[in-house]
Amino acid sequence: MNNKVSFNNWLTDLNAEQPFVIAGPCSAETPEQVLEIAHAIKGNVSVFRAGIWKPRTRPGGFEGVGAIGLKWLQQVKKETGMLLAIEVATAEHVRLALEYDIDVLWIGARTTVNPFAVQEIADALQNTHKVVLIKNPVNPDLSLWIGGVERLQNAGIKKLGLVHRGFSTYEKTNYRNVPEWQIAIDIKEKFPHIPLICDPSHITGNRNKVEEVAQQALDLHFDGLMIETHTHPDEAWSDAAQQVTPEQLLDIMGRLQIRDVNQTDHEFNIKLQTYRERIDKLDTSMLKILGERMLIVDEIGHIKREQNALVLQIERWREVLNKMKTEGSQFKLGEDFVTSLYKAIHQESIDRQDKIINKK
Ligand SMILES: C=C(O[C@@H]1C=C(C(=O)O)C=C[C@H]1O)C(=O)O
Repeated sequence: MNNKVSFNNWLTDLNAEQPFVIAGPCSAETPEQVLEIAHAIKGNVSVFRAGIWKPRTRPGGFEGVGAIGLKWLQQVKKETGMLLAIEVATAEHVRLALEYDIDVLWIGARTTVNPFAVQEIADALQNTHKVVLIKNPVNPDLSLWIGGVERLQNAGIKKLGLVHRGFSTYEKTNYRNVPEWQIAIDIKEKFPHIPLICDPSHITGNRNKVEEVAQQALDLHFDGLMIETHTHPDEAWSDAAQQVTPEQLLDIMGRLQIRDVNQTDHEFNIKLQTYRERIDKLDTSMLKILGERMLIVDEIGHIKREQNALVLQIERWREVLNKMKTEGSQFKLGEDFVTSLYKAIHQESIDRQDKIINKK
């Protein structure tokens, strides 16, 4: 770790070490467990997290220890001086969190999807001086995430943060929740002064991949990380596969690189500019070619209209995609990338042809 970047907003006042890390178990399980983990990470981590109430996909699983865990967390603060972070999902959770002087309250992904629930929490938090973090909604919906922030802002909450924990998909992927980094970049652009924290534990669902995703987040100028940590991860009562041990956490933190935001090296800047000029030229050519392709698509649209032929030609579409995936590999372009690029192109083609065919 090197190169300090300046912290955003309330993070400046925390005087935290870099990278700013919130760590602790997925769930508080017993008083001994939280204290053991807290003592193992204190001094390296600014904020201790532990789930008290756990929203689970299906009933019957461990749903958190409940309010009793808040007493254990108070003990953690007393013994280690660490700030405390928990998830809140209802007004009652908020009331208890404030009563027990929890410092950081986060709204989980399953709550952010529901504007009623976010509003209820925002109302319960009115004008609080506590830090409130809002995780992205489970589905990749930027507006829902923005809406959540706005509800909290309207409730007079000043110390806001965003947590990117990835998005669920129906398709099986290498991630538990796909990062869709572009959405995180979009929200960062929308709220440049609100600290953005990455949760690589929920993105990966796999402790062996946490470091890679954490580094990727820092390379995208995230302000901090939330990493689930447990002294006996395999025995954890929830999310066992994604929790790291305190030793692993420290190793990861020691290896993470914080890179410079602004480079002042003259030679670097000249080189960068030269490369970017080349990219600009290629971007222009790419758009020109795409525009030409769309004009041909339009021509096909006109002859389909005359013949009353279907817009979607599934065989042809399959053929195009497969051919491009193969050709893409010759240019070292990954299948996933070529597929999403061609899906976007095909979508535009069929939209245009549909307009042409249905024009009155
Ligand atoms: C252009 C056509 O219409 C649609 C668009 C395609 C494309 O963009 O390549 C392919 C198949 C069709 O679903 C076509 O039929 O060839």
